[in-house]
Amino acid sequence: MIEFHQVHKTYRTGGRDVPALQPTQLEIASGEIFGLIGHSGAGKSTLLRLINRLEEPSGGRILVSGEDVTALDADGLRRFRQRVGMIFQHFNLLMSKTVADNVAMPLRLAGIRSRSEIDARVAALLDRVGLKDHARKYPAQLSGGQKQRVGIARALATEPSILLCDEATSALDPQTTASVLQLLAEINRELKLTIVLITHEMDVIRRVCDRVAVMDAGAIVEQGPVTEVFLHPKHPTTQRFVLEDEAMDESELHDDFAHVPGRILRLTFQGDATYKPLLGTVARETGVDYSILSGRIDRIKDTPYGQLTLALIGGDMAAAMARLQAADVHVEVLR
Ligand SMILES: Nc1ncnc2c1ncn2[C@@H]1O[C@H](COP(=O)(O)OP(=O)(O)OP(=O)(O)O)[C@@H](O)[C@H]1O
Repeated sequence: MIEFHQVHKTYRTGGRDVPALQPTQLEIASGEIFGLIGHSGAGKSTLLRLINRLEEPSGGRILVSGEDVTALDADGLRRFRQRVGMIFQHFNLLMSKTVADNVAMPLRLAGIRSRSEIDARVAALLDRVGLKDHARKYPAQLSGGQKQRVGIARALATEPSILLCDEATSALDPQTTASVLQLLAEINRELKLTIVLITHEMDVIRRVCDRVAVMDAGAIVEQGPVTEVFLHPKHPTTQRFVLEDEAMDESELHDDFAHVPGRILRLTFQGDATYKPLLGTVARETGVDYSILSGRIDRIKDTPYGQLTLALIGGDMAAAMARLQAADVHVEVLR
Protein backbone atom coordinates (compact mmCIF):
# COMPACT_ATOMS: atom_id res chain seq x y z
CA MET A 1 0.00 0.00 0.00
CA ILE A 2 1.17 3.52 -0.84
CA GLU A 3 -0.11 6.19 1.55
CA PHE A 4 0.15 9.96 1.28
CA HIS A 5 -0.48 11.80 4.53
CA GLN A 6 -0.89 15.53 3.98
CA VAL A 7 1.92 15.49 1.41
CA HIS A 8 2.55 18.79 -0.32
CA LYS A 9 5.14 20.19 -2.67
CA THR A 10 6.21 23.72 -3.55
CA TYR A 11 9.03 24.28 -6.03
CA ARG A 12 11.30 27.26 -5.51
CA THR A 13 12.63 28.70 -8.77
CA GLY A 14 14.14 32.09 -9.46
CA GLY A 15 13.27 33.28 -5.94
CA ARG A 16 9.60 32.42 -6.53
CA ASP A 17 7.46 29.72 -4.91
CA VAL A 18 5.53 27.50 -7.35
CA PRO A 19 2.92 25.44 -5.48
CA ALA A 20 2.63 22.12 -7.37
CA LEU A 21 0.81 19.84 -4.92
CA GLN A 22 -1.65 20.94 -2.24
CA PRO A 23 -1.71 18.88 0.99
CA THR A 24 -2.84 15.50 -0.32
CA GLN A 25 -4.30 12.44 1.36
CA LEU A 26 -4.20 9.33 -0.81
CA GLU A 27 -4.15 5.54 -0.52
CA ILE A 28 -3.15 3.21 -3.35
CA ALA A 29 -3.82 -0.45 -2.61
CA SER A 30 -1.27 -3.20 -3.28
CA GLY A 31 -1.81 -4.91 -6.61
CA GLU A 32 -4.13 -2.32 -8.15
CA ILE A 33 -3.65 -0.19 -11.24
CA PHE A 34 -4.18 3.36 -10.08
CA GLY A 35 -4.53 6.17 -12.60
CA LEU A 36 -3.87 9.87 -12.13
CA ILE A 37 -5.47 12.05 -14.77
CA GLY A 38 -5.22 15.80 -15.20
CA HIS A 39 -4.37 18.52 -17.66
CA SER A 40 -0.84 19.82 -18.14
CA GLY A 41 0.47 21.44 -14.96
CA ALA A 42 -2.14 19.77 -12.71
CA GLY A 43 0.61 18.19 -10.60
CA LYS A 44 0.51 14.57 -11.82
CA SER A 45 4.26 14.16 -12.43
CA THR A 46 5.03 15.80 -9.12
CA LEU A 47 2.77 13.39 -7.25
CA LEU A 48 4.17 10.37 -9.11
CA ARG A 49 7.81 11.39 -8.60
CA LEU A 50 7.22 11.94 -4.88
CA ILE A 51 6.49 8.20 -4.54
CA ASN A 52 10.10 7.23 -5.30
CA ARG A 53 11.43 10.55 -4.02
CA LEU A 54 12.67 11.78 -7.37
CA GLU A 55 11.05 14.87 -5.88
CA GLU A 56 11.39 15.66 -2.20
CA PRO A 57 8.12 16.59 -0.45
CA SER A 58 7.90 20.03 1.15
CA GLY A 59 5.91 18.40 3.96
CA GLY A 60 3.83 15.38 4.94
CA ARG A 61 4.66 11.68 5.07
CA ILE A 62 4.69 8.96 2.40
CA LEU A 63 4.42 5.37 3.56
CA VAL A 64 5.04 2.36 1.32
CA SER A 65 4.08 -0.99 2.88
CA GLY A 66 4.08 0.84 6.20
CA GLU A 67 7.64 2.15 5.78
CA ASP A 68 8.11 5.94 5.96
CA VAL A 69 10.04 6.60 2.73
CA THR A 70 10.30 10.30 3.53
CA ALA A 71 12.59 9.35 6.43
CA LEU A 72 15.00 7.12 4.46
CA ASP A 73 18.70 7.99 4.35
CA ALA A 74 20.70 7.76 1.09
CA ASP A 75 21.44 4.05 1.52
CA GLY A 76 17.86 3.20 2.47
CA LEU A 77 16.57 5.23 -0.49
CA ARG A 78 18.87 3.38 -2.91
CA ARG A 79 17.53 0.03 -1.69
CA PHE A 80 13.93 1.29 -1.69
CA ARG A 81 14.24 2.45 -5.32
CA GLN A 82 15.07 -1.11 -6.39
CA ARG A 83 11.53 -1.98 -5.33
CA VAL A 84 10.07 0.78 -7.52
CA GLY A 85 10.40 0.55 -11.31
CA MET A 86 9.63 3.50 -13.55
CA ILE A 87 8.87 4.02 -17.25
CA PHE A 88 8.77 7.30 -19.13
CA GLN A 89 7.02 8.99 -22.05
CA HIS A 90 10.24 9.21 -24.08
CA PHE A 91 11.54 5.84 -22.87
CA ASN A 92 14.89 7.23 -21.53
CA LEU A 93 16.93 4.39 -23.06
CA LEU A 94 20.69 4.55 -23.50
CA MET A 95 21.02 4.87 -27.27
CA SER A 96 24.64 3.65 -27.40
CA LYS A 97 23.79 0.38 -25.61
CA THR A 98 22.00 -2.65 -27.00
CA VAL A 99 18.52 -3.63 -25.86
CA ALA A 100 20.03 -6.38 -23.67
CA ASP A 101 22.52 -3.98 -22.08
CA ASN A 102 19.77 -1.45 -21.36
CA VAL A 103 17.77 -4.12 -19.52
CA ALA A 104 20.89 -5.42 -17.74
CA MET A 105 21.79 -1.97 -16.40
CA PRO A 106 19.67 -2.04 -13.19
CA LEU A 107 20.96 -5.55 -12.43
CA ARG A 108 24.58 -4.38 -12.67
CA LEU A 109 23.74 -1.32 -10.55
CA ALA A 110 22.18 -3.66 -7.98
CA GLY A 111 25.55 -5.40 -7.70
CA ILE A 112 24.85 -8.60 -9.62
CA ARG A 113 28.22 -9.69 -11.06
CA SER A 114 27.50 -13.11 -12.56
CA ARG A 115 27.38 -12.77 -16.34
CA SER A 116 25.32 -15.93 -16.75
CA GLU A 117 22.78 -14.79 -14.15
CA ILE A 118 22.42 -11.40 -15.85
CA ASP A 119 22.08 -13.03 -19.29
CA ALA A 120 19.40 -15.43 -18.05
CA ARG A 121 17.39 -12.68 -16.33
CA VAL A 122 17.63 -10.36 -19.34
CA ALA A 123 16.52 -13.15 -21.69
CA ALA A 124 13.51 -13.92 -19.47
CA LEU A 125 12.56 -10.23 -19.24
CA LEU A 126 12.82 -9.68 -23.00
CA ASP A 127 10.75 -12.79 -23.57
CA ARG A 128 8.10 -11.47 -21.16
CA VAL A 129 7.73 -8.20 -23.07
CA GLY A 130 7.76 -9.92 -26.48
CA LEU A 131 11.22 -8.83 -27.61
CA LYS A 132 13.22 -12.02 -27.37
CA ASP A 133 14.64 -11.66 -30.89
CA HIS A 134 15.71 -8.03 -30.44
CA ALA A 135 18.37 -8.36 -27.71
CA ARG A 136 21.32 -7.35 -29.91
CA LYS A 137 19.57 -4.39 -31.54
CA TYR A 138 20.06 -0.76 -30.59
CA PRO A 139 17.11 1.44 -29.50
CA ALA A 140 17.30 3.44 -32.76
CA GLN A 141 16.39 0.25 -34.66
CA LEU A 142 13.13 -0.18 -32.72
CA SER A 143 9.63 1.28 -33.06
CA GLY A 144 8.18 3.45 -30.28
CA GLY A 145 6.14 0.57 -28.91
CA GLN A 146 9.19 -1.71 -28.88
CA LYS A 147 11.25 0.98 -27.12
CA GLN A 148 8.60 1.21 -24.42
CA ARG A 149 8.69 -2.58 -24.06
CA VAL A 150 12.45 -2.31 -23.44
CA GLY A 151 11.64 0.39 -20.86
CA ILE A 152 9.18 -1.98 -19.18
CA ALA A 153 11.68 -4.88 -19.17
CA ARG A 154 14.33 -2.60 -17.67
CA ALA A 155 11.87 -1.34 -15.03
CA LEU A 156 11.02 -4.94 -14.05
CA ALA A 157 14.67 -6.09 -13.86
CA THR A 158 15.02 -5.70 -10.10
CA GLU A 159 11.63 -7.40 -9.50
CA PRO A 160 9.97 -4.29 -8.07
CA SER A 161 6.62 -4.37 -6.30
CA ILE A 162 5.60 -0.96 -7.69
CA LEU A 163 5.75 0.32 -11.27
CA LEU A 164 5.40 4.07 -11.91
CA CYS A 165 4.38 5.02 -15.44
CA ASP A 166 4.93 8.64 -16.44
CA GLU A 167 2.76 9.25 -19.56
CA ALA A 168 4.07 5.90 -20.82
CA THR A 169 1.82 5.79 -23.89
CA SER A 170 1.57 9.49 -24.77
CA ALA A 171 4.18 9.23 -27.55
CA LEU A 172 2.55 6.16 -29.13
CA ASP A 173 -0.16 5.74 -31.77
CA PRO A 174 -3.54 4.34 -30.63
CA GLN A 175 -2.86 0.74 -31.70
CA THR A 176 0.57 0.63 -30.05
CA THR A 177 -0.92 2.31 -26.97
CA ALA A 178 -3.49 -0.49 -26.72
CA SER A 179 -0.81 -3.22 -26.92
CA VAL A 180 1.45 -1.55 -24.32
CA LEU A 181 -1.54 -1.08 -21.99
CA GLN A 182 -2.42 -4.74 -22.46
CA LEU A 183 1.15 -5.69 -21.50
CA LEU A 184 0.91 -3.54 -18.36
CA ALA A 185 -2.38 -5.21 -17.43
CA GLU A 186 -0.84 -8.68 -17.91
CA ILE A 187 2.18 -7.78 -15.79
CA ASN A 188 -0.11 -6.40 -13.09
CA ARG A 189 -2.08 -9.65 -13.02
CA GLU A 190 0.85 -12.07 -13.22
CA LEU A 191 3.31 -10.32 -10.92
CA LYS A 192 0.73 -8.75 -8.54
CA LEU A 193 2.56 -5.51 -9.18
CA THR A 194 1.07 -2.20 -8.05
CA ILE A 195 0.97 0.16 -11.03
CA VAL A 196 0.55 3.93 -10.74
CA LEU A 197 0.16 5.64 -14.08
CA ILE A 198 -0.37 9.21 -15.12
CA THR A 199 -2.11 10.29 -18.28
CA HIS A 200 -4.21 13.08 -19.75
CA GLU A 201 -6.40 10.61 -21.65
CA MET A 202 -9.52 9.10 -20.12
CA ASP A 203 -9.28 6.26 -22.60
CA VAL A 204 -6.06 5.02 -20.93
CA ILE A 205 -7.78 5.12 -17.54
CA ARG A 206 -10.85 3.33 -18.88
CA ARG A 207 -8.85 0.50 -20.45
CA VAL A 208 -6.62 -0.57 -17.57
CA CYS A 209 -7.15 1.23 -14.28
CA ASP A 210 -9.05 -0.07 -11.25
CA ARG A 211 -9.24 3.29 -9.51
CA VAL A 212 -8.53 6.84 -10.60
CA ALA A 213 -7.80 10.24 -9.09
CA VAL A 214 -8.56 13.36 -11.08
CA MET A 215 -6.16 16.25 -10.51
CA ASP A 216 -6.69 19.94 -11.08
CA ALA A 217 -4.44 22.83 -10.01
CA GLY A 218 -2.33 20.72 -7.65
CA ALA A 219 -5.21 18.96 -5.91
CA ILE A 220 -7.12 15.70 -6.25
CA VAL A 221 -10.66 16.86 -7.04
CA GLU A 222 -12.33 13.45 -7.41
CA GLN A 223 -11.27 9.85 -6.88
CA GLY A 224 -12.80 6.40 -6.77
CA PRO A 225 -13.32 3.21 -8.79
CA VAL A 226 -13.08 3.93 -12.52
CA THR A 227 -16.61 2.61 -13.15
CA GLU A 228 -18.00 5.12 -10.64
CA VAL A 229 -15.89 8.14 -11.66
CA PHE A 230 -16.27 7.48 -15.39
CA LEU A 231 -20.01 6.78 -15.45
CA HIS A 232 -21.04 9.33 -12.82
CA PRO A 233 -18.45 12.12 -12.93
CA LYS A 234 -19.15 14.86 -10.40
CA HIS A 235 -16.40 17.47 -10.70
CA PRO A 236 -16.45 19.68 -13.84
CA THR A 237 -12.87 18.64 -14.70
CA THR A 238 -13.85 14.96 -14.60
CA GLN A 239 -16.96 15.66 -16.66
CA ARG A 240 -14.82 17.35 -19.33
CA PHE A 241 -12.42 14.37 -19.48
CA VAL A 242 -15.31 11.95 -19.88
CA LEU A 243 -16.89 14.04 -22.64
CA GLU A 244 -13.53 14.28 -24.45
CA ASP A 245 -13.32 10.49 -24.36
CA GLU A 246 -16.81 10.20 -25.80
CA ALA A 247 -15.80 12.73 -28.46
CA MET A 248 -19.07 14.57 -28.09
CA ASP A 249 -20.06 17.96 -26.93
CA GLU A 250 -22.98 17.80 -24.53
CA SER A 251 -24.31 21.23 -25.50
CA GLU A 252 -24.26 20.32 -29.20
CA LEU A 253 -26.15 17.17 -28.39
CA HIS A 254 -28.78 19.13 -26.46
CA ASP A 255 -29.25 21.47 -29.45
CA ASP A 256 -29.86 18.41 -31.63
CA PHE A 257 -32.52 17.15 -29.24
CA ALA A 258 -34.43 20.46 -29.18
CA HIS A 259 -36.94 19.27 -31.78
CA VAL A 260 -37.32 15.73 -30.37
CA PRO A 261 -40.66 15.26 -28.59
CA GLY A 262 -41.07 13.40 -25.29
CA ARG A 263 -38.98 12.99 -22.17
CA ILE A 264 -35.23 12.65 -22.66
CA LEU A 265 -33.38 10.26 -20.38
CA ARG A 266 -29.80 9.12 -20.06
CA LEU A 267 -29.56 5.49 -18.97
CA THR A 268 -26.35 4.07 -17.57
CA PHE A 269 -26.00 0.37 -16.99
CA GLN A 270 -23.02 -1.83 -16.20
CA GLY A 271 -22.10 -5.44 -15.62
CA ASP A 272 -24.82 -8.04 -16.27
CA ALA A 273 -27.49 -5.37 -16.94
CA THR A 274 -25.61 -4.42 -20.13
CA TYR A 275 -26.74 -7.46 -22.07
CA LYS A 276 -30.30 -7.84 -20.74
CA PRO A 277 -33.13 -7.24 -23.28
CA LEU A 278 -34.58 -4.62 -20.98
CA LEU A 279 -35.78 -1.78 -23.20
CA GLY A 280 -38.14 -3.91 -25.31
CA THR A 281 -39.61 -5.52 -22.20
CA VAL A 282 -40.21 -2.19 -20.46
CA ALA A 283 -41.74 -0.73 -23.63
CA ARG A 284 -44.15 -3.67 -23.94
CA GLU A 285 -45.10 -3.66 -20.27
CA THR A 286 -45.69 0.08 -19.92
CA GLY A 287 -46.83 1.09 -23.38
CA VAL A 288 -43.98 3.62 -23.61
CA ASP A 289 -42.36 4.07 -27.01
CA TYR A 290 -38.72 5.08 -27.29
CA SER A 291 -36.14 6.25 -29.78
CA ILE A 292 -32.39 6.03 -29.17
CA LEU A 293 -30.74 9.45 -29.66
CA SER A 294 -27.15 8.49 -28.87
CA GLY A 295 -25.35 5.66 -27.18
CA ARG A 296 -22.23 3.75 -26.39
CA ILE A 297 -21.66 0.18 -25.31
CA ASP A 298 -18.08 -0.45 -24.24
CA ARG A 299 -15.93 -1.79 -21.43
CA ILE A 300 -14.28 -0.22 -18.42
CA LYS A 301 -11.36 -2.59 -17.89
CA ASP A 302 -13.25 -5.92 -17.53
CA THR A 303 -16.69 -4.46 -16.86
CA PRO A 304 -19.13 -4.00 -19.76
CA TYR A 305 -21.20 -0.83 -19.60
CA GLY A 306 -23.66 1.07 -21.70
CA GLN A 307 -24.85 4.64 -21.82
CA LEU A 308 -27.89 5.47 -23.91
CA THR A 309 -29.74 8.71 -24.42
CA LEU A 310 -33.41 7.99 -25.18
CA ALA A 311 -36.55 9.93 -25.96
CA LEU A 312 -39.62 8.35 -24.31
CA ILE A 313 -43.08 9.02 -25.68
CA GLY A 314 -46.58 8.01 -24.50
CA GLY A 315 -47.55 5.13 -22.20
CA ASP A 316 -47.00 5.03 -18.43
CA MET A 317 -43.80 7.06 -18.14
CA ALA A 318 -43.53 6.78 -14.33
CA ALA A 319 -43.90 3.00 -14.46
CA ALA A 320 -41.24 2.77 -17.19
CA MET A 321 -38.76 4.79 -15.15
CA ALA A 322 -39.47 2.78 -12.01
CA ARG A 323 -39.06 -0.47 -13.95
CA LEU A 324 -35.67 0.66 -15.34
CA GLN A 325 -34.44 1.73 -11.91
CA ALA A 326 -35.53 -1.58 -10.43
CA ALA A 327 -33.32 -3.32 -12.99
CA ASP A 328 -30.20 -1.50 -11.70
CA VAL A 329 -30.17 1.06 -14.48
CA HIS A 330 -29.10 4.55 -13.46
CA VAL A 331 -31.72 6.92 -14.87
CA GLU A 332 -31.01 10.61 -15.37
CA VAL A 333 -33.72 12.92 -16.69
CA LEU A 334 -32.12 15.33 -19.18
CA ARG A 335 -35.41 17.01 -20.16
N1 LIG B 1 11.29 21.44 -11.27
C1 LIG B 1 10.32 22.36 -11.22
N2 LIG B 1 10.59 23.63 -10.86
C2 LIG B 1 9.61 24.55 -10.78
N3 LIG B 1 8.32 24.33 -11.04
C3 LIG B 1 7.99 23.09 -11.42
C4 LIG B 1 8.96 22.04 -11.53
N4 LIG B 1 8.33 20.91 -11.94
C5 LIG B 1 7.03 21.23 -12.07
N5 LIG B 1 6.81 22.53 -11.75
C6 LIG B 1 5.51 23.23 -11.75
O1 LIG B 1 4.64 22.52 -10.88
C7 LIG B 1 3.32 22.46 -11.41
C8 LIG B 1 2.91 21.00 -11.57
O2 LIG B 1 3.75 20.39 -12.56
P1 LIG B 1 3.69 18.85 -12.94
O3 LIG B 1 4.78 18.59 -13.92
O4 LIG B 1 3.65 18.04 -11.71
O5 LIG B 1 2.27 18.77 -13.66
P2 LIG B 1 1.72 17.66 -14.66
O6 LIG B 1 0.28 17.53 -14.35
O7 LIG B 1 2.55 16.44 -14.59
O8 LIG B 1 1.91 18.35 -16.07
P3 LIG B 1 2.37 17.69 -17.48
O9 LIG B 1 1.23 16.81 -17.92
O10 LIG B 1 2.55 18.89 -18.36
O11 LIG B 1 3.64 16.96 -17.21
C9 LIG B 1 3.37 23.25 -12.71
O12 LIG B 1 2.95 24.56 -12.43
C10 LIG B 1 4.82 23.22 -13.10
O13 LIG B 1 5.16 24.35 -13.86
